[in-house]
Amino acid sequence: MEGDGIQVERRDEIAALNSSADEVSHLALDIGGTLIKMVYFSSDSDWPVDDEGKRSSKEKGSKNCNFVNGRLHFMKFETRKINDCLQFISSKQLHHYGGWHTEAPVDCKNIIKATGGGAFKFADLFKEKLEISLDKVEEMDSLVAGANFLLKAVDREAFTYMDGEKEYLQIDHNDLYPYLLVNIGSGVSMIKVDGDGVYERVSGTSIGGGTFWGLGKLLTKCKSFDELLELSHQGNNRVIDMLVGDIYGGMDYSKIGLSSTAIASSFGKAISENKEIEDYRPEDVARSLLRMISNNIGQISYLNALRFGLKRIFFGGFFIRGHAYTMDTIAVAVNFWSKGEAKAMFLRHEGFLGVMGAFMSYPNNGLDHLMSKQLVEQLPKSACCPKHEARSPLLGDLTENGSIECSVQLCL
Ligand SMILES: Nc1ncnc2c1ncn2[C@@H]1O[C@H](COP(=O)(O)OP(=O)(O)O)[C@@H](O)[C@H]1O
Ligand SMILES: CC(C)(COP(=O)(O)O)[C@@H](O)C(=O)NCCC(=O)O
Repeated sequence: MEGDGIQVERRDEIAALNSSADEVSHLALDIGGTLIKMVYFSSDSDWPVDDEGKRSSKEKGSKNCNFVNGRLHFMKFETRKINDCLQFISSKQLHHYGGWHTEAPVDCKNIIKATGGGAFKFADLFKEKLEISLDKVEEMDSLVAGANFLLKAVDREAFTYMDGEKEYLQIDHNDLYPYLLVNIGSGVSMIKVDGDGVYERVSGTSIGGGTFWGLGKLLTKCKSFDELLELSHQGNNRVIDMLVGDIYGGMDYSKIGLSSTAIASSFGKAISENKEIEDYRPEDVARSLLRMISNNIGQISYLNALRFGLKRIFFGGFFIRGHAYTMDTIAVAVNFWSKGEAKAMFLRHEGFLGVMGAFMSYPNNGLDHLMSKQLVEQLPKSACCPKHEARSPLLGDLTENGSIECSVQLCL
């Protein structure tokens, strides 16, 4: 049978699932250069099936649809450890639960929406190991769909960051476009977004998150990205960066608006000192590197915003990881270069934009609306919240694995 929402078909697995506490659907993947992002929905409790093994309605909505409460799960894995991801999917039997389609023939099961370059690169691996077919969703389409959805559906998804303070923003749905979306993954894509599905990738740079992690690993011998980020937290970039004051005898270069503490040349001090890499503290190296890359991205983003007259720049991608210093550097760069005209904004679900887009591409009509309603209803509707306010579970930044409550509409 068919309805307005996600369509459900009688299937052996569905009957089998009846015995398990959580029922899972809509597994989607974003397989990037560094990280694999995963989203899936699980209903809160078992969903009764009728005598024929079909799911029956707990609470019938119009057109034979069910409103199912549950959780949206967010996970990430390192792409170089893709077997961990395959293992997770297999152990949780997630691969049986892509979208549920009435008309999907039996041999079309195990079709999972996937975006990112890895949807091409690893298609054979998924087929071979789990008999999963990856239904590819274009990467930029996914990023834009995910960003638009989150900005509209999740209250206070976006926030500014300045001087150590977060300020959540209430986005006016009628005044969202145009904006510049800067996705800082392994590399960086800059996308001018003019509407739902209306966008142009206007620029990009290969100096992105992969550069920070790759160079940082070589220079500091860090074993994990989190370790590198933690090191940068404790470091002092002035030990290695050449500042305007180092060149101008401690003075500002006020004529061109540069203070003595502004970085004149990233890593520039290293040339004038008789030191090897071992003579620098890894903390300071990590800090300089993070500052150099964040500054550069902030500046290129601003230039592209200027190119198209865009005032708002949303930054996504897992490079940011909700890290205060990264956000501060990007925000200061945008503010500095635009003379306060453009604003850098960050997203709570920063790294999950692409996978959310892939998730949203499962054919349905009810999911978007219902999720929006659920997510928005659980958050206070103030236009702007006090700084440093206490967080509800839903307000936590989703930079790590986690889940959020929502409901989806499934139709029989
Ligand atoms: N746990 C982690 N392991 C590796 N890199 C991480 C991690 N967390 C954040 N990062 C950063 O995020 C970047 C990947 O961001 P992401 O948006 O997932 O891009 P991609 O789709 O290219 O994998 C990495 O290059 C690195 O800078
Ligand atoms: C090729 C990519 C779209 C892949 O996305 P990613 O896995 O980095 O998230 C991205 O790395 C990128 O936009 N690189 C910058 C290439 C350039 O414009 O120079």
